[in-house]
Amino acid sequence: MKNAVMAEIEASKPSSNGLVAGGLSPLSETLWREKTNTELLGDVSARLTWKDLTVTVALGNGETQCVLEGLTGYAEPGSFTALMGPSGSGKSTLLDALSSRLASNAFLSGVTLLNGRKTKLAFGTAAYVTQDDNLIGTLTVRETIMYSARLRLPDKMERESKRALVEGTIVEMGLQDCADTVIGNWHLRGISGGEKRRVSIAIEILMRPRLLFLDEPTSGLDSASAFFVTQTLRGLSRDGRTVIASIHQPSSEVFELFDQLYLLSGGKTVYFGKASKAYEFFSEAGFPCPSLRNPSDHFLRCINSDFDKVKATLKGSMKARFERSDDPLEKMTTSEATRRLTEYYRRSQYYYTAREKVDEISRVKGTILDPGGSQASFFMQSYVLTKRSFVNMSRDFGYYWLRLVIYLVVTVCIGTIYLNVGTAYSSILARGACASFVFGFVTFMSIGGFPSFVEDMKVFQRERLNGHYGVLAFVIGNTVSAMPFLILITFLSGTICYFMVRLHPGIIHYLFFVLCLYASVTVVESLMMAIASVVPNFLMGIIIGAGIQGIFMLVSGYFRLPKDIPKPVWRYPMSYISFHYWALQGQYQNDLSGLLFDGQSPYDFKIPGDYILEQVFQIDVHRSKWWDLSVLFSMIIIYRIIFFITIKISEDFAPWIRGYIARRRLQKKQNLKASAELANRTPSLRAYVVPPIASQSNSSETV
Ligand SMILES: Nc1ncnc2c1ncn2[C@@H]1O[C@H](COP(=O)(O)OP(=O)(O)OP(=O)(O)O)[C@@H](O)[C@H]1O
Repeated sequence: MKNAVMAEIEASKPSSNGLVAGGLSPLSETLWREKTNTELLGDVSARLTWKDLTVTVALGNGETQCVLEGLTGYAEPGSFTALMGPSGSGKSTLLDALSSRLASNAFLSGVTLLNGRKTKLAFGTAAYVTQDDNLIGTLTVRETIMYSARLRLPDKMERESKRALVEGTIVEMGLQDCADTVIGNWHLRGISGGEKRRVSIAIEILMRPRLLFLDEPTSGLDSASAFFVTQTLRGLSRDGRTVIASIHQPSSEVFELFDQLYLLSGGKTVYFGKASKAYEFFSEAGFPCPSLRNPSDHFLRCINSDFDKVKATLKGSMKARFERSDDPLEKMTTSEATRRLTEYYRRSQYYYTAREKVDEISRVKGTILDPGGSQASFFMQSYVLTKRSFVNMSRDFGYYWLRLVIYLVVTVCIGTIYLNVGTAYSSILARGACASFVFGFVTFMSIGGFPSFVEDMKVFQRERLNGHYGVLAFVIGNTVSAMPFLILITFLSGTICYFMVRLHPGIIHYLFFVLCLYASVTVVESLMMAIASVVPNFLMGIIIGAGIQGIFMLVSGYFRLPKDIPKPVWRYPMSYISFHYWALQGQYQNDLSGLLFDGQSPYDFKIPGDYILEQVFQIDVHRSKWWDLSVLFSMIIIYRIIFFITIKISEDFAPWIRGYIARRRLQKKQNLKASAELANRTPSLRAYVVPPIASQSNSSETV
C-alpha cells in the first residue's frame, strides 16, 4: 500500500512552478480512505443551503449596519462555488455566517441548513481557511504539515504512510521547493506570503474535509499558482466534497474552473447560478461583456460603486472620449448599474430557480455530520502538541532564551548588590528586601513571554475552530513543554542568586529557594496564558498582567506588614490569592529560621531568626514553609484550570451571550424605529416618543 501511495505521488509530476499539472489530487479518495483506515459510513456528503440570510452588525456608536441582506443560495457536493464581489461586499461575512464564526457584534437571521438540518459548523464539521495565515513561525513547511497530520490522522496509521500523505499534499500545493524553509516570524525571514497561503490550504485539505470554506485562497499568488491552486480545489470538489471560496480577480482561465458563482455587492446578491451562465445574465440585464474583456473583470466593474466619484471626475476631464463610448457603464454610475442588476436578478429565472433548488435540497434530511476534525487519540494529540510546542519554544529566541539571558543578568546584579549578605543587624532588612525583589520583580519579568503566548493562542484558535484537537490536549501540551525551560531558567538564576548572596546554608534551604522561584514563575506563566485566552492583544494583555501582579505584590506582606494590611478586600481575600504572599512567607521562614543575627549594638544579645520572623515580619512560624510551597504548586494547577475554563467559556457560552446581546440591541433598534414611524403618522403620540427638548428639525435623529 505504501508503494502504491508513493507511486501515485510520483505519477503526479509537478509543473515548472512546482504545482501539480492538472491540479488533480495525487491521492485519490479511495486510496486516501485506505491509507487512513477510514471508511465512508453511509452518505457523508455535505449539502449546504442558506435562505434569506441577513447579517446585522452593531457598530461602536450604537448604530447597526446591515452587512448581508436576504441572501439565498446553496452548495452541493461535487461543486466548486466561487464568491465574488468588490472589496467590502460581504464575502468574508457570508463565509463566517455559513461556518458559524461570525464576530461578536454580528447578528444572524435566516436559515442555514446542512443536509436539511440546523448544524453548527465550527470545531471540525467544516474546514475553513481564513484570510490570516496563523502558523508557527519557527517550523518548516514540512514540519508544519507533518505535525498537523500527526495531530489528526488515526494513531494506528503507520508513520511512513502519514509521511507519504504529507509529501503528496506538499506536491499538490507546489511547496516542494520551500518544504524545508521555516515559515518565518519577527526575527526569522521565512517563506513568502503566497507560500504561507498555500501552507494554510495544504493543512486543511490534508484531511479531505467534506465541506471546505476558503477566504481568498489565491490572494498573494501569481496567476499560474492561482490557477493550479484553484484547479486542486476543484479536483477536491470532484471527489464529492463541497468547496466554497471567495476569490478576488480571477483570470479567465481560473473563472472557467468555477461551477457556481455567487456575486455580491453591498451585501446583496447580484447573481447566483452557474458560472458559465453569468455572461448571459449580464447581457440580458443590459451590461454585455465587451469582447476583449475578462468576464470576471467586467462583472466586478459593473458592481463596484466605490469609485463613482473618481469616475465622475475623470469623466469631466475626458468628456469627448466617454461620450463616444457605447459601454453602458459609461452612461450611468456604477451604483445605478448595481441597483439595476440586483433588481433584474430578483425578477429573473435565476433567482426563482435558486430558491426552488434550496427548498428542494432542504427538504431532504441527510446524514448528521459529526465534527470530523481529528481521528487521533487524546494521548497522541497531547504528545504531538507537547513536542511541537517544545520545538517552537527551543527555536524561538524570544520565547525563553532571551528571558534566560535577562534573568541571569538581573540575578548577577542582585548577587553583587547583596553579595555575602551575612548576619549583621542590617542584614535582616536586606534579606527581606532581597527576597521581596526576587519573588516580586524577577517573577514579574515572566510577562515578557506574553507576545509568544498570543501567537500560540492565534494558532490554537485557528486549529481548534477547525477541530484539529481538544482544549485539554492543548493545555497539557503547553504546560508540559514549558516545564524544562522554566526549570532551566529558575534553577540557573536561582543558584547564582542563592550562592552569591549566601542565603541560609544547606541543600534543603537551597532547594526550597529554587523550587519556590520555579513555582512563582510558573504561576505567572499560567496567569499570563489565562489572560492571553481572554485578551489576545499584546499591549492590553501586558497591561492587565502587570496590573494584576502589581496588586498581588502590594498585598504580599513586604510593602505593608501582613497584620497592617486593611482586612476587608486587601487582607481577605486579596493577600491569600496573591502568590507573592505565599512565596515571600515561605522564603522568609526558609532563610531566617534557625539563624542568629547580631543585635543593634555589639553588647546586645544575638537575635534568633524565629523571633524576627514573628516580631518584625509578622510571619506565623507555626505554619510550615512547605505548606506555603504546596499552595504555590496548587496555584499552578488552579491557573491552568482557569485557562482551560476560559477557553471553554469563550467557545460554548460567549457565542450564546453575544447572540443574545446582539438580538436585544437589534430588537431595541427596531422598536425605536417602529415607534418613530408611528409617531410621525400620529401627531398626538409625538410628545411621548420625541423628547420635548428635541427641535422639530432633528427629531428623527433623536428618536
Ligand atoms: N463585525 C463587524 N463589525 C463591523 N463591521 C463589519 C463587521 N463585519 C463586517 N463588517 C463590515 O461589513 C462589510 C463587509 O465586510 P467583509 O469583510 O465581509 O467584506 P469582503 O467582501 O470580504 O471584503 P474584502 O474582499 O476586502 O475582504 C465591510 O464594510 C465591513 O466593515
